[in-house]
Amino acid sequence: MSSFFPPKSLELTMALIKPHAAKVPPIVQQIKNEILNNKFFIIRYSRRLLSLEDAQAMYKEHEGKPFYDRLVNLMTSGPTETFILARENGIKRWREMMGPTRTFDAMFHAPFSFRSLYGMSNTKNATHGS
Ligand SMILES: Nc1ncnc2c1ncn2[C@@H]1O[C@H](COP(=O)(O)OP(=O)(O)OP(=O)(O)O)[C@@H](O)[C@H]1O
Repeated sequence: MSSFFPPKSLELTMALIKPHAAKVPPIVQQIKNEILNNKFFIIRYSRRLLSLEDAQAMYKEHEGKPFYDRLVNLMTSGPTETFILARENGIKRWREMMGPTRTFDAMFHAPFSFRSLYGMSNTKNATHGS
């Protein structure tokens, strides 16, 4: 009977597929499958193009770093797939599913993570979480 009710301490997290991965339908489908396989509730979903202001606000903490302009350009280069997800320990689980920030670290330390499988560089690392 208890399985009909959601767990008590759901955490919300924003999960985003970055434009270079969002333009490849099999990657999007695979990530959506993993979201469901990992028992996340999808609270909101949208496919949308971020404005320059959205991207700058999202990565404000990195302003001035060498990769900042490249990152903002990437994030505004095409539509993103954005999910608001809920799950017990959802923030930690989504970060585990993404893998380490740097694609080559991800390949080495978390070979089945999204960033290992779909990352193309340290900036084009497939997914974001917050
Ligand atoms: N050394 C780097 N070189 C190039 N791009 C980088 C580098 N470090 C971070 N980035 C880019 O900036 C984003 C934000 O970096 P942050 O350190 O906040 O990592 P994160 O929390 O794992 O990533 P995100 O905020 O996208 O979920 C990374 O996802 C990546 O696209």
